[in-house]
Amino acid sequence: MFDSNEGPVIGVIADDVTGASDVAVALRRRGLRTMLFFGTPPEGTDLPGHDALVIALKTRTVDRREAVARSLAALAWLRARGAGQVYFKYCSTFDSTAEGNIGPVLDALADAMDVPMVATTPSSPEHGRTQYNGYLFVGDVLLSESHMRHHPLTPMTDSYLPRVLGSQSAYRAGVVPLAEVRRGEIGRRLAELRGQGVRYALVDAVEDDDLAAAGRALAGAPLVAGAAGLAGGLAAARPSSSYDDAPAPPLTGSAAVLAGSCSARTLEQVAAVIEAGRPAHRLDVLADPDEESLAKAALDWYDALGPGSGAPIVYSSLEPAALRRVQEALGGERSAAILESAIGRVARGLVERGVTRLVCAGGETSGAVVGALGVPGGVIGAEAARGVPWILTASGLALLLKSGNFGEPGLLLEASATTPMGVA
Ligand SMILES: Nc1ncnc2c1ncn2[C@@H]1O[C@H](COP(=O)(O)OP(=O)(O)O)[C@@H](O)[C@H]1O
Ligand SMILES: O=C(O)[C@@H](O)C(=O)COP(=O)(O)O
Repeated sequence: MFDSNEGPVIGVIADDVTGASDVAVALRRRGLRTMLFFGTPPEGTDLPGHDALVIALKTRTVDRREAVARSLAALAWLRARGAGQVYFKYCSTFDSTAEGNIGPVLDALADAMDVPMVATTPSSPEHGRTQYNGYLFVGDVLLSESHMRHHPLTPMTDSYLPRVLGSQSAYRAGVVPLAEVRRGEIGRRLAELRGQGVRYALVDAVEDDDLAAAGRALAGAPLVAGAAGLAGGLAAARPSSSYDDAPAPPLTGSAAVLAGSCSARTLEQVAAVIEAGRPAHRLDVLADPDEESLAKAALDWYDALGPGSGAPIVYSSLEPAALRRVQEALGGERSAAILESAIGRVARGLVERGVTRLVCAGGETSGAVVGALGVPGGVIGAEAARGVPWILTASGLALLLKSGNFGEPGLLLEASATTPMGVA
């Protein structure tokens, strides 16, 4: 059982569903009773005892006005339910389109809450993301030199975060340098930046201890933003509590893998599934740029599989050169929209055919899947990989919504095996 956990209820607005899973499990790991919803829940939704409410949106790549409107609706719902601290969760690789949406959403949330200064950092050392002097590193390299420069929807080509955020926002962004974080001077620096007319303070953090220091300094802040790392720092600053082992996914019923991420890690994970001899079907949007017929062909292929063939994979993941060819022929947004819609239809068809365990790779892809399935949310289960918990829905589905970049190369294979990882 959970012990009581003192502190304001944390209301999280996440800009995609894999990010929401990641932040939800970061809070749960530190003992917060955490509820996860896909989309802003309707009025009258039952809320048992909780310390954190996480709303997963799909606003990372939509039109900026749409992202703002949906985020403000989530904010209103959370505040009406007593959220004393609001956390805007964006990606640890600061995934943004040219116009946002991190800046526009933060501007709108801070304006609506009348907050003059917001501290934020994408740093999440547990995922290999660190911020130093305002620059974001992915592992050993700058963001702009990482695989993120090839992302299909949010290619990241600038690693200096005050410039990236400043270009998306009506307000200025500054840095809290690592030395000041480590000297316990975050509060002083925030006041100084505020005096200089800066609204967003990007806090350097290279280790979990830096995020813990930031969490302590920001415990009373009404609005904070970042990736799972800083959310974990905020949770760690609360009185400690404990909880039961997270529930594991049921092993009965059949499993399937759906992959739409084109990240380097997902490509390895997809290859591992195919090399293991699992049935594999690629959604080839260049050959058939129509969501309905792509989905129908995939489901016909599934229906023809013999019994005992192992959990199949349906994927569209491509390496950068092949992806570029698709995008040049069809356009980046159009090809992504067709594939997201197709994979959502495939997910629905698979569930209609009795699949109860779905392993999805990619944030936008997972958003399309939960949207097509119409699942309202779920319980945070055991972690199959760091930041990748099973989500158990009231309708009996077990969903693994994996950020494109997360997990070991064997994750998709093992999570869809008869005895999935993350169970013990
Ligand atoms: N073959 C492809 N051609 C064009 N776009 C693709 C292809 N495969 C996947 N995509 C799109 O790329 C995007 C990948 O984003 P996402 O699912 O969020 O993955 P990640 O978690 O790696 O960011 C999705 O919108 C997906 O539909
Ligand atoms: O912060 C992160 O890296 C993840 O939580 C995240 O946001 C995942 O997004 P995708 O990589 O687009 O799945």
